[in-house]
Amino acid sequence: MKEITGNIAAGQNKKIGIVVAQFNGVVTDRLLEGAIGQLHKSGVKDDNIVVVHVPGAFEIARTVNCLAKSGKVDGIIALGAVIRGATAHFTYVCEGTTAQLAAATANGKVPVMFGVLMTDTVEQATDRAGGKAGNKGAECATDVLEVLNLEEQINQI
Ligand SMILES: Nc1c(NC[C@H](O)[C@H](O)[C@H](O)CO)[nH]c(=O)[nH]c1=O
Ligand SMILES: CC(=O)[C@@H](O)COP(=O)(O)O
Repeated sequence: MKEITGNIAAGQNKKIGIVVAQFNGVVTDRLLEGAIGQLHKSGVKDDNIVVVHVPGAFEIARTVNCLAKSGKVDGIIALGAVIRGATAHFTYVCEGTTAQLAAATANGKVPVMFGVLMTDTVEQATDRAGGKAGNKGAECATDVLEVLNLEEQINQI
């Protein structure tokens, strides 16, 4: 029986794209810092990281698809912070963004990590952007390297 688990430490030569929403930038800046810092810790060279800033979460998927089709990156991290307001807009931004990114990672050329926070309060978001609940950006950094390595192993079966 062959069992495959991705090796995060094998990220030295990987090219990673990060698409980050500017909306709620106080939170998304922290997510970005976490992602970049973890990529560096995992051996990804700074020259092999490209960061694309988009207006809001709803714009992330289109840019992810554009970056994936470019062939310039091996994997992508999508970062954002959608925080509930007074109207139904939250629901539709979350639903649309989630559906589009799920399709992008399932059907696209490269794996896409879902680092878009969707919270009821600012506190919940800050807790997950370097606070007491960790940093979703850093989590996505290790996740993308793990997925890339396991897919390499699959291709060598
Ligand atoms: N309310 C939030 C938004 N709203 C903006 C949308 O994402 C989009 O940019 C706009 O509707 C134009 O298409 N975006 C977030 O990232 N976070 C929010 O809390
Ligand atoms: C997630 C949103 O779009 C939301 O922050 C917008 O706030 P509101 O629903 O009060 O317009």
